[in-house]
Order: sequence, then C-alpha cells, then structure tokens
Amino acid sequence: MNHQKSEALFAKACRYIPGGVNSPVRAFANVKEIPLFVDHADGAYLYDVDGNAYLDFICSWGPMILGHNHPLLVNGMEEVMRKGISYGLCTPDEEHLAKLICDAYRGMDMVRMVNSGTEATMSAIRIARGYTKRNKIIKFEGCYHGHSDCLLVKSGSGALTFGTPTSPGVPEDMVKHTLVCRYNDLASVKEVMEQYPDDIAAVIIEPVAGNMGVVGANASFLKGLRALCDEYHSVLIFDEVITGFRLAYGGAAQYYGITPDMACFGKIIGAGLPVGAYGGKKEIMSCVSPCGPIYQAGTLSGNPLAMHLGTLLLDYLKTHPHLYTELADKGHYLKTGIEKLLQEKGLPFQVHQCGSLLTLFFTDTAISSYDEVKTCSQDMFTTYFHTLYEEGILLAPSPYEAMFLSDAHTKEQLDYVLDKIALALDKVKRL
Ligand SMILES: Cc1ncc(COP(=O)(O)O)c(C=O)c1O
Ligand SMILES: N[C@H](C=O)CCC(=O)O
Repeated sequence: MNHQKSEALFAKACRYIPGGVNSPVRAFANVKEIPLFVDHADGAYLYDVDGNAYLDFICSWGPMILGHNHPLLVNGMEEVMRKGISYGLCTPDEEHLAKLICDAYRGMDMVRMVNSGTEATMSAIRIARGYTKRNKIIKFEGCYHGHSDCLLVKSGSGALTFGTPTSPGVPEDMVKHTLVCRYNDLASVKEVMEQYPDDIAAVIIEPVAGNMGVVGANASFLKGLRALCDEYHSVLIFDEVITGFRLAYGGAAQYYGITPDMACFGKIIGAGLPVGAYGGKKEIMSCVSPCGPIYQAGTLSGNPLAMHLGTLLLDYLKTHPHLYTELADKGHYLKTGIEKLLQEKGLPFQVHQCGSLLTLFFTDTAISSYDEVKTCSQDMFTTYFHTLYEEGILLAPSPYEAMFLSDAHTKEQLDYVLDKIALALDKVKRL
C-alpha cells in the first residue's frame, strides 16, 4: 500500500500540531506506523488521501453505528445547516433529544448536553460531589473517562497506549480524592467504602470497559456496586460514552438490567458530531444551575447541528430495534470465527465480544481486569494490526481500543476479515 500523501501531510502537521495529531491514539505510533489521513468514507469503507480503501472497524471510535455517510444523516445535516450553524440559544431539537435519552435510559429523569465525553464525566462528578457534599470518588483501573484531571488516574485508552495512565501535569492535590479499585473486584470497593463510609461522593465505571480492550463487568459485580452505593449513599455513575445506544438502545443499564443514579453519554448521541451529555435522577439533576447551585455551562452546548443529527439517529435506532440483534449476531459471528481459527492453530488467546464490540487479547490468561490485560503481547498485536492493515482492514491502532461493528458491515465482509485474520495469526504464531 502506498501512503505517500499521508506521509507528506503528517510531516507538515507535525510542524503545527503536537505529534501531528489532535488526539494521541490516532498517531498510530504504538504500531510503528504513521497516521492515516482520511479523504472520505462511505458505508463500511474509509478511503485515505492516497486512494487506499479500508474496511473500517474504528467507526469514529463508536458513533458510526449505521456506517459512514448514511443518507438520513447526510440529508439531515444539509437541512439543518441551511437554517443556521450556531445560535448559543435554545432550539426545539434540544428538548426532542433530551426526551429521547430520558425515555430510553433507566432512571434518567433529566439530562444536560455538553460537548464531549470528557465534559460529561467531569460534570457528572462535580454534580455528584455537590449533591452529596462529599469529595472522594472511586474509579477503576483501566477505565477511561476522558482527560479531566481528577479522572486521569490509572486510565485506559490512549493514556495506556502511551504509557501515561496518570499524566504529568495533573497535580497530586487534584487527584488526592480519586481512589482506584480493581475492575470486577467488589471486595476492593467494599474495602474502600468501609474505610471512608461518609466520604465517597460517587463510583464511576464503564459498565463494559472499552478502553483496556473490551472487558465486560460481571453482572454480580455491577449489582454489588449498586448495593454498596445504596448502602453508603454514594452516586453510581455509568459512563456509557461507548456503550450508550450501542450495546442496546438503553445502553449497558438495559443490557444488565441495573439502574445507575447518573449516566454519561458521548459521540453517538450526536451521530458523530462533537457532543456529550450527563443526566440522572431528578433529585440530583435539580442541583444543576440554573435550577440549583452547582455551576456547569457551555457556549456551544446543545448546538443545533449535533442536536438535530442526534434526534435523527436516536429516532432511527428506536424504530429499528432489530438492528441491535443484527449487530450482536455479527459480533458473535466474528467471535466464534476467530475462536475457531485460534483452536485450529493451537493459539491460546482470548476473544471478548459484547454486542458490536470486540477485542482479541494476545494472552493465554483469562481476562477480567487490567492486571490480566497487562499480560498481553504488544508485539503480537502489532503484527496482527499490520497484516490486516495491509489487506485493507482498519482496526484501532492500539490493543486497548475496541473493534466496532456497524450496520453497514456485511457477513461477506466479515468472512473476508476472518480469512485475513487467519493469515495474521499464522504470522503471529511465527514470532
Ligand atoms: C468510556 C469513555 N468515556 C469518556 C470518553 C471521553 O470522551 P471524549 O473523547 O469525547 O472526550 C471516552 C472516549 O474518549 C470513553 O470511551
Ligand atoms: N478510546 C477513545 C474513545 O473512546 C479513543 C478516542 C480518542 O481518544 O481519540
């Protein structure tokens, strides 16, 4: 594959943008590649500036659940832009989208729109702290909740990829109230709750972790968290930035049948435009300014483009529930196909799949938390990534990111992917 134009653009971008990229994970540094510069995308495919076509399994890190360039969204974008781009004032779509989210999500009475997943989790923590009048929070090792200071502790995603799970520039004082527990280990949470019975404002978790590879929470673990939060009067926050409206229309809360006190959403609720939202019980959300005293604001929050596309997408997903069954079927098809290949080749690796999210972990250790994720081979992942990349299959360039499926992916395309995975596993085996 020729990447000449991407190479030239990357060299220029490095002059003006740190590392040439606007988010670290897309640097491809972890797999010893240069970033791919995209020209356009359509359906399941993404096309780079050099004219190479890739089956896209990044899907803009989740939101392109219908594939790229879906006519509903493209037409909707044209229509809404003709009316105006931004007003910094209220529009009818804001109410429409808020109602769609509240109707879809267990226990969600009110929701506030923001501009990113980072803003959503950062704000949810502030509201939980203000509501409980407590400072400490619990997060889980390997979970990523965006890059706000108090949550950038033992984080997943790009923070793990680049070896900075706790970033320089985050003062000790800012994270002294962030307590980190082990994913899927209720005893570790109980211990902290018992140590600080009146101090834990919130427990925040990715109910299916998607930022240390896909690691689902055990249902009993989530139920246990719910019970502990009830017992100690802490706010349980589900970070559904990846899982919301993807795992199921009602997100992981619906998938597990567990109701958190608050939840955070991102990208998918704006169909891929910059957006986020946090919400929850009325009692908690009534504390948010101007209803209550806890301040949170945003010039572009609820911007008309994201709100309009969000309503179109969520309305569509609501009226096409079979889409979730089909996505899960495709995920399962890929998982069983990979497992069959692993068995044939005598390789002991782990495949995790949850609906339309999938990860192949290059380890013989069963995985339920970040401790086990750490046993995976980066070299094997790099070989695997490169083989597929050369065959026109685009995975996230990091072992810690999920493989995302969309409605646009066909069974035939998945068969092609399985053929190429067979090739990649042969190379991995020879390492
Ligand atoms: C679970 C989770 N929470 C929060 C975020 C932060 O979202 P954003 O990148 O939109 O700030 C992400 C992704 O980046 C995420 O995967
Ligand atoms: N894991 C992140 C989102 O879910 C990756 C996207 C990014 O940080 O650029």
